[in-house]
Amino acid sequence: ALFYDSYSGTEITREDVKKHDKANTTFWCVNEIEPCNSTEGRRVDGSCNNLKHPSRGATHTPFVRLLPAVFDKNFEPRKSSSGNDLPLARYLRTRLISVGKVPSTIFTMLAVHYFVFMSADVLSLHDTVNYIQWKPYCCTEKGKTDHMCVPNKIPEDDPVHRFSGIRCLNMTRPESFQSIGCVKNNTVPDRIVSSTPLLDLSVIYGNLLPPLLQKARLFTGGLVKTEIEEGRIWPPSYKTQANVCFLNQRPKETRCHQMPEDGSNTLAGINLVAIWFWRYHNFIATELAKVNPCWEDDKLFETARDINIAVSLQIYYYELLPVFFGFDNMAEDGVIDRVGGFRDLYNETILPQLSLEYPFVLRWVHNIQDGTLKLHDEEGQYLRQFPIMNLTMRTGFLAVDNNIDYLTQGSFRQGSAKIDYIADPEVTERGLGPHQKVSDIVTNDLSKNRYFGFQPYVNYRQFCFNKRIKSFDDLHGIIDEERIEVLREMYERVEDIDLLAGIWTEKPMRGGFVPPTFYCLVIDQLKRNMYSDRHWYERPNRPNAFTFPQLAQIRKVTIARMLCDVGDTVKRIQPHAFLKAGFKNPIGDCKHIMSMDFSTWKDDSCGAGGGSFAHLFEQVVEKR
Ligand code: HEM
Repeated sequence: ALFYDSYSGTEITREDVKKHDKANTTFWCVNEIEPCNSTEGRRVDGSCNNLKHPSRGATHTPFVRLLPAVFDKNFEPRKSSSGNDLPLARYLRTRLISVGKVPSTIFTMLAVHYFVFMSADVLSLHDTVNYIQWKPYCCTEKGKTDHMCVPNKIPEDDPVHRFSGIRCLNMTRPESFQSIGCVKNNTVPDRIVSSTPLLDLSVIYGNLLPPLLQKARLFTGGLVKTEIEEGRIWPPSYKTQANVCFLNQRPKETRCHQMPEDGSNTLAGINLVAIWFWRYHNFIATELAKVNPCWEDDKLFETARDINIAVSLQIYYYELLPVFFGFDNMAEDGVIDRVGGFRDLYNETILPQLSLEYPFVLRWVHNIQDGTLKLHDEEGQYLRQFPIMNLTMRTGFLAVDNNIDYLTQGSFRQGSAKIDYIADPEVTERGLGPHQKVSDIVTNDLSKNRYFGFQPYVNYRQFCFNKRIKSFDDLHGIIDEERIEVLREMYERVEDIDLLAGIWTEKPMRGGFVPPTFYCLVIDQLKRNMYSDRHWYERPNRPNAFTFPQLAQIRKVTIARMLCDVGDTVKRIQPHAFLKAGFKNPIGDCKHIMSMDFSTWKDDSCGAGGGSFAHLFEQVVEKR
């Protein structure tokens, strides 16, 4: 293997690695990579995606910034243009985002679950675990001397905590190459995360090869390991008490997924979608084995993984995002293709990286997260509801009392929270549920805005729309009058407005439902993915590329089809399941929803005959 410096991407010697070993920084600061082979498919660790820069695309590699960072002295958050401190994050949150429960009549909770699942693909938990588990003391005396501690003050007249007396919300700085010790501390902090920056179903397959081999692969029929309990198919579970499912209510709730990454044991939404994609892998491998009885385990596994990743991207780009962004907007901006043929936009000079702004602005979706999950039965009858925050790190809940059936049914029947200027009280007051006494995720979002050193909102407006905003009056048409009033009251000058505060208050874009600056910064990354990912599924000339008829099959898959294939008790569903059912989107039998035809993967060298492994998965599905 060759060694690369994870920050610079340059090759380093064994001697350099030994220095990192001594400083205990090898895990974060060094990428160990087998030499690249240009005909090889996508590696699970993201390496060799760019053949000239083999470590780019791997874990622990740097983000790009769309605009350079701005900080005050010592990389503390910037001040206002007059030199005063910016308003407190919690104060801004309470003034700009109201609290309440208003359901959407358009989008379902399934859409929100899919959003968070796709976010988890490229992020990692350590910035949150940092303050929940390792540094829960930032609001105490001890926190005052810990450089990583940056708790959020709660003002005396806070609408909620004037009554509780709580004056502080625990929080830590984002980890960076500097804080971890890969780069000198006197340089601009560069964020470090442990996911690959590529959209490659990391929640399912992980970010490194050894956990995939040990925890996921069955080494038979291209399948991933599963367990059957009460007729349901689950990812494998920890046999001893795992340290992730803290909130399992024992002794009744015991299940905790043993998958290559722990992301699947975290938020309820991520967990549900992860279970579906885990099963979907086996669904695909089984169908492939039926048409290609001569294929070996490796070939079945890699092809099923490639199809599974392609399906996840097809649903993200062509189904989820268009309902929020507008299909025409995305097509005009070249993010999706109206015709649906091959697309080859690969450019090896654009490295597989995430913009720092992309996952940051995705936090805007917190504002449409409903605080409760509604449970429905197969006939669509509402049964009960449950606070979603109480399900974080509680995989065991899904496996008892038919909860996974009812949550699945609820996901495409319950509306998300409405896109407005109102966030759910569960999100703003107890976002971490029992894991932390008080937490306001939306305040943290604004506070993190400053610790990432993002330039002011008006500079991003200029970046996106090439128009300079010079005064609060220039915000007319972009933000409603009443919100301009509040911004004027909160910020001394228009150029002080934080990026996220601007996004929170913008009016929705034409032809879509989201703030225009949110759209712009997400779109930038969606394009970057297509330009920089050599294994992008729409490319005709990547290693093991889909043929035209195969790509056409991938394009048929929808989230509704996937739930019909692997969702518990789903026999009827609306075709556009990210949207609420109604007159134009009626709930109907699964048999009316298009499915993939796997015969396009038929390998003529196999001859005819039934698959040798197909029965492994099918027997169980039939039982359900
Ligand atoms: C039950 C619902 C949810 C909970 C409890 C939750 C909780 C959290 C927490 C605690 C953080 C870290 C805040 C910090 O930086 O201190 C976070 C970050 C984030 N959340 Fe959520 N979230 C939820 C739903 C969602 C949804 C639906 C999305 C959809 C896009 C989402 C996307 C993100 C993103 C992109 C980040 C930034 C993570 C990073 O940069 O490391 N979350 N969330």
